[in-house]
Amino acid sequence: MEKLIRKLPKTELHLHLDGSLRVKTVLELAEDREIELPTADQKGLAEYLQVSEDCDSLAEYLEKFDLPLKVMQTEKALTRVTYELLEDAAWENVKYLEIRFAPLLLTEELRPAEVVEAVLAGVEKGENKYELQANIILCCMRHQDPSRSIETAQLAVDYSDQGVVGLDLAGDEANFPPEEHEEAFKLAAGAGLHRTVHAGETAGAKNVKKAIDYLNAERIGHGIRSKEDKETLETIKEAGVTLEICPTSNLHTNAVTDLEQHPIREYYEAGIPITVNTDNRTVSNLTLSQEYLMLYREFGFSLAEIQELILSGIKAAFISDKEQEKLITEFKSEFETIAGIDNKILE
Ligand SMILES: O=c1[nH]cnc2c1ncn2[C@@H]1O[C@H](CO)[C@@H](O)[C@H]1O
Ligand SMILES: [Zn+2]
Repeated sequence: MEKLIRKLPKTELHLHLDGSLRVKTVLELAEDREIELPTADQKGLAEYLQVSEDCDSLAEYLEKFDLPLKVMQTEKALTRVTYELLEDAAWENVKYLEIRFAPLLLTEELRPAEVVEAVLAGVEKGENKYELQANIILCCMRHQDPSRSIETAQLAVDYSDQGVVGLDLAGDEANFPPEEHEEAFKLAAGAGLHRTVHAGETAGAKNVKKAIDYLNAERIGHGIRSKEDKETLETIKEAGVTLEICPTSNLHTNAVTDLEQHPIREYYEAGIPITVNTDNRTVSNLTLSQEYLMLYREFGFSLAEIQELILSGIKAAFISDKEQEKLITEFKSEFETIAGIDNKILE
């Protein structure tokens, strides 16, 4: 089953660049720029970059981004880590990918526009080498002043014809509410950019409703606590919002105490559109295939249901209807071929 899942064409919509660097690359980039590492041993560094088992909050989990952000501050580094992420995604047949990061956290040496251009160069390089398409989402950070979010939104608008497709709000949800960033999201929407917002991850359902009502979110990052409020669930359904679910990440940020508590199956049964994502591949030491395998093993998602979840990712992708239709046709035909070949593995 593991092999089969890896072969399936996939989409990933919720993936942070700075949480998904290869350990070896972090080592090399730190060496290049003489950045001090907690350990020079690759195994030790892998452990350092991963979330620890006793991590008990999102705020603590977010400390894992300090070192990757330090080593990513040059054009060369940004292009490299982006390219490598496309390569890692292509290895497990991810065919459509949306990569997110906060450009304003990467300006120790570069101007924000240079940051975006360096990432876009990595995307282009990866797309030329592998058969996959990637788009970019820029993250506003909730702990920063709302004016910084407006700056991020303007940057996204400036690059909207070059592969930046959306705006996100990320960071410590429990301590910073979404509505303060309303203006940035208005700016994005006005210019035709898509919107997704981290909400209902480590704070309550009301944040999901606020993200939809104030920030005009089309997708919600996580949103797992939506079920705490009936009105929020109704708003999600009415607005046709998709939840970007990242089950392992939720376990790691302590948003759920154990997997049995995770509402993914409940939302799926209730007909709420959901997609499956890793969130942060390095921090969670995870691939998308492993995440689907976990859903198969622990939540009883069948192969047919996994395929349906994958197609939900296309339907919620920040691309045109025409591009979505094209991908759906391609995926369906690939599903058939793969299922044909591997019929014996299917239980
Ligand atoms: O699960 C998450 N919830 C909220 N914020 C996150 C999560 N994962 C990463 N980031 C934040 O998003 C920034 C841009 O990529 C990262 O630097 C991290 O601070
Ligand atoms: Zn996230």
